[in-house]
Amino acid sequence: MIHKLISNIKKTKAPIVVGLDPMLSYIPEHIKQKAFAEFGETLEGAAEAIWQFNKEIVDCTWDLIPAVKPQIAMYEQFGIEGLKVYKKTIDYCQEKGLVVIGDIKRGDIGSTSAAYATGHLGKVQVGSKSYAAFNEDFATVNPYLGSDGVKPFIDVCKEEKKGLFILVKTSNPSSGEFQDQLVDGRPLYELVGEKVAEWGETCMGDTYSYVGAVVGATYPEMGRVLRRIMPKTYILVPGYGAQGGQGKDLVHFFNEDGLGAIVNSSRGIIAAYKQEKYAAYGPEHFAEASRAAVEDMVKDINGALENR
Ligand SMILES: O=C(O)c1cc(=O)[nH]c(=O)n1[C@@H]1O[C@H](COP(=O)(O)O)[C@@H](O)[C@H]1O
Repeated sequence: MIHKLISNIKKTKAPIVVGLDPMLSYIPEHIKQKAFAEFGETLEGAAEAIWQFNKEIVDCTWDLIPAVKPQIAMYEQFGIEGLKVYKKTIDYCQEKGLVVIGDIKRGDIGSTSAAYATGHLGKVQVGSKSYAAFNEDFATVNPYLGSDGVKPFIDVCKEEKKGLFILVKTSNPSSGEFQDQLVDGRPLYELVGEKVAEWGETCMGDTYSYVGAVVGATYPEMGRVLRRIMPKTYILVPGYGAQGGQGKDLVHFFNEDGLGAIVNSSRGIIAAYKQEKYAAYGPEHFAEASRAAVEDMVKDINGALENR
């Protein structure tokens, strides 16, 4: 899958991911009203609204982008109906040729991690049959339970040729509370970065490993250090746009080959029509506003890379 991700990035010349993190409050009234008229103000109604919203955004942006990242929490809050739309979104995006990064942030003791890995990236055995239940291409993993929580994911990736993005330094304001703690004089996130590079050595694609890392756009100086510590690791960089990250902060996340990083924006793209800059599109044309926001994001990042 790292091959497909890199080939999609080269084809679109867009090192970005659209985060499909739909909150009901981002969904225009006309979509919600239609879904509620059919299913009532129910979990099914909410799920239908999310599906229609996602579909229109994907239909309007798929040709410009290499990948999407649905965040499972946004679907899970609506229970089973939400999870059905999570799966429907994965399938639809894959049909369009997009790489799907399931933002599931899992990590548990070994046996439990193995079940998560099977459900999301692998195949579950039922008698004589086996099923790829969610079938994302990549998944995000929290490594802070240690190697035995990560290894089952790596094993499944090796079998299925899928990939991971492992949290190293997260974008949120309090990420330093634990991640920046010094251990023998070095911040913990650096030690985790070294471990990710080591795990990655066992799962190499051509030039990059299919074990990637997550490093927040909001910490560009740490990104520069981590790029050096993990030279063959693809870095997923969330925190662009709504959390304050900009193209000029991100150049050091990339290698000299112009590859090595993929930048996520969720609210900044899917709720673009709510921003003053794209307000002229109006709620009826929300997906076109998302397309314009994708184009602007790509220009911002590629412009910064050209001028470095
Ligand atoms: O793993 C992630 O994707 C992630 C890691 C991190 O450090 N920070 C972070 O914001 N994310 C996710 O990236 C997305 C950011 O959303 P926006 O702030 O709306 O662009 C959300 O789905 C977060 O869960």
